[in-house]
Amino acid sequence: MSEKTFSNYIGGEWKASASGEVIQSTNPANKTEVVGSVQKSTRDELNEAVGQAKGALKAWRKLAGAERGNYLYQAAAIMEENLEEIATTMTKEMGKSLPEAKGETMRGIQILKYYAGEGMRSEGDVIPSTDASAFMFSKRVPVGVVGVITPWNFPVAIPIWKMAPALIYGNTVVLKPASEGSVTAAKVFECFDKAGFPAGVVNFITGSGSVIGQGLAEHNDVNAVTFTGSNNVGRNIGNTVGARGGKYQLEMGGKNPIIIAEDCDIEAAVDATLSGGLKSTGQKCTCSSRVIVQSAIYDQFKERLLEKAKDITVGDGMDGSTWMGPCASEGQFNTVKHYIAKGQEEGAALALGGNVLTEGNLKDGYYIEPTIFDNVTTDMTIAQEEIFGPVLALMKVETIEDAIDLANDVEFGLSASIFTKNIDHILSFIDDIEAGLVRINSETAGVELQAPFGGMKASSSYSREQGQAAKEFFTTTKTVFIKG
Ligand SMILES: NC(=O)C1=CN([C@@H]2O[C@H](COP(=O)(O)OP(=O)(O)OC[C@H]3O[C@@H](n4cnc5c(N)ncnc54)[C@H](O)[C@@H]3O)[C@@H](O)[C@H]2O)C=CC1
Ligand SMILES: O=C(O)CCC(=O)C(=O)O
Repeated sequence: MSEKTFSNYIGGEWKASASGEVIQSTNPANKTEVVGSVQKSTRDELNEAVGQAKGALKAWRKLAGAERGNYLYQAAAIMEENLEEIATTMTKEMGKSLPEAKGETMRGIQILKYYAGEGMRSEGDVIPSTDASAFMFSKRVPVGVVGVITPWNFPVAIPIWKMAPALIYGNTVVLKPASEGSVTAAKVFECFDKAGFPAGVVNFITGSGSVIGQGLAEHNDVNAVTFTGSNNVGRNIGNTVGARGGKYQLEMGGKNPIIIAEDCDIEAAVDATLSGGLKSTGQKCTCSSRVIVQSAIYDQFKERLLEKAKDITVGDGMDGSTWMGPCASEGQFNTVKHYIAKGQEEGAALALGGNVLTEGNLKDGYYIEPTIFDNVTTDMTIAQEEIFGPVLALMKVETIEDAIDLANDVEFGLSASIFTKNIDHILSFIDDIEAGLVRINSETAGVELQAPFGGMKASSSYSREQGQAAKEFFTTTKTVFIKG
């Protein structure tokens, strides 16, 4: 892949920043390899992007939904032609394995198609009036200009699951991706450019979070902001947008539990724990990080988990034999090391891993061994804070009631899973668990694009993304009363 500098995409044109500065994106599997560079943009350029989105709004919302849908279908088709290149860029830019990157790119394509079809579906309800001679109905209308602020861990799927519904419901968008995923996002925008959206409908601007992200949150012409990322940044965005009367949607961290009941299928539970906890190097907000096991099978489960975890191959995501890639960036690598040290300091026992990997080519990347802590208690930092790395914490309980109480004993509430065959346990878990995604005999990660996605407690701002739920955020309702 040739290393390239990508411009902003504003008003239908690729434009370099007047700052003259770029941000380099490097390969976390090989620190010296530059994957590409993006613009370090200024507030003036952000103002221009928002101005273009505002200018394009009226004509875009006045198109028939099916016409807007055609642009989304077109973007999906072009992305499909470029799937290999987008996925390769993703693996090189943020480290996830190539099969995962291909899967994510395909998911982005399917999301575009799902929302393209939405342009032909109902946009309101007929509601009977108490006046027999009147006709009353509700009609969904767009919110306006939408600011989209996204993280690096799903650099294709997250921008698309926010932009596609925004666009189909008649909004225009300004995307600010995380710098560590910006080159991949630029590749998606090359497809959007080829799809021929009218100028100003889709805009892409890169730069620092505190300038461009904060600028989107503060901008009075940005009617709504949708964000995925860390809690501190999310809360600040919510406060900023809310204070000026804008609409906001925040998807933030998780500290997701997987409960292993004594009657479960242990092999399936072990596989789900490893896949849900360590795929994507533990860098999903839906990753399992607390493994809560009933005491009767604790030792048996642990033994099997360690046995299988030892077989995990760590390496460059471009290598076909790699199961787990590097941490996505130096910052993330340091964060994970900090939490591993903290776990040891606070008395958790390291059952597996915990070290940086430096053998052979691994020394060139941000590699950490799959790490499993034993004897973790709920007061420990590693049982409370989101690590976003390949670290699992094993916790022992006597009963399922204790397990659910422990699972709920964190500030987050995104996803939670239980492995059991007992219907009573399943029913009490569904009822009592504080999580937006409730998974039975399945890993905590992995969401379906047609279903609502979001968390409880500190994990989200109570709104839901994806599926039909997206309509709530990206539209507002007019109630129309017609008297003849
Ligand atoms: N829920 C999730 O999917 C994600 C959670 N995280 C969590 O966040 C931690 C830190 O990761 P980061 O990449 O630093 O996340 P972050 O929250 O700093 O970044 C997410 C997005 O917000 C932007 N941003 C940063 N500062 C901003 C500000 N002041 N105003 C507006 N926008 C701003 C960033 O440029 C990026 O586009 C991770 O260790 C993980 O725990 C990170 C990424 C995704
Ligand atoms: O589990 C998934 O597929 C989605 C995870 C996610 O949305 C995230 O990490 O931000």
